[in-house]
Amino acid sequence: MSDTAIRVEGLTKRFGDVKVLHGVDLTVHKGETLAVLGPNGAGKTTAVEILAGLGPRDGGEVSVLGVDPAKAGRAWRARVGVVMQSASDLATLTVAETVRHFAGYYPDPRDPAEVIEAVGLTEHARRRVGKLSGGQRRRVDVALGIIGRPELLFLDEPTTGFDPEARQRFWELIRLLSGEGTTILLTTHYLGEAEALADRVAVIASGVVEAVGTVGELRAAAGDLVEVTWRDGAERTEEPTALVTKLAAHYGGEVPGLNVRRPSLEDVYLAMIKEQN
Ligand SMILES: Nc1ncnc2c1ncn2[C@@H]1O[C@H](COP(=O)(O)OP(=O)(O)OP(=O)(O)O)[C@@H](O)[C@H]1O
Repeated sequence: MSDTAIRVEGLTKRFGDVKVLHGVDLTVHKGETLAVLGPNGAGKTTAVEILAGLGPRDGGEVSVLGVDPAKAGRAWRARVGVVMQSASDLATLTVAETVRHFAGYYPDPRDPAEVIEAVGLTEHARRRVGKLSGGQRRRVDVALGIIGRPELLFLDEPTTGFDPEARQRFWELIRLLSGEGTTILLTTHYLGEAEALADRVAVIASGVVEAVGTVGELRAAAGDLVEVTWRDGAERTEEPTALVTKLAAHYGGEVPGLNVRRPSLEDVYLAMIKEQN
């Protein structure tokens, strides 16, 4: 069996005269969590919709779990979970009714009560979805995305509107699903989320994949200069230990106000996007 969950080659998409995807190439391995980053309007949602079989493409080759999503049928859909940006609209049903209703669509669903617990909605299970807060409704979306026990899960900005505790809880859930072998592709604007969850990160800008790799690889590609600051100066260097040793000798011991910082994914990402503009 192939160890590739998603293979995309030369994917293009336009809306009217506007070309949104210019030839996206991407491979997602089975069992990995890939985070897709990119500025507003970069084409992330458009790409995810195409991969999830929710929208047509104009060109390129796309294979998702060995199937072209544009031609996929019910059996394929049952293997794929999708959480897009639009919140659930079954507003008149309760949380428990909604999750049970969706469970009925799948051949081997998870237990609805367990899923409701996993997204932290047990105490709201009997409330109508329409009466929930934005972040709580988003958790219903996540519940519906995982109820069918998907092999592959697409999450488009899943934690937008989550409070910090809900986000931490969601991360635990994603780690759990990943531990069970689920392949996960998520888009996010929270770089900490990508750092916390993703095996690899892909950056989409201007309709192409600008960079893809582990956080360490992206950092190395950006030069991996460590920022050393101290009371009397600041320097970026590839050899922070040598610099700190020199400073310690200079000050005869403790270096006043010493701070040594490796670039975060956010630093690397912002530098990459700046180069683009
Ligand atoms: N149905 C549509 N009709 C016309 N243009 C569209 C449509 N859907 C998306 N677009 C345009 O395609 C471009 C890419 O949008 P997309 O939603 O894929 O970006 P994104 O990277 O997900 O952005 P964000 O981070 O803001 O969610 C945008 O310029 C958007 O205006």
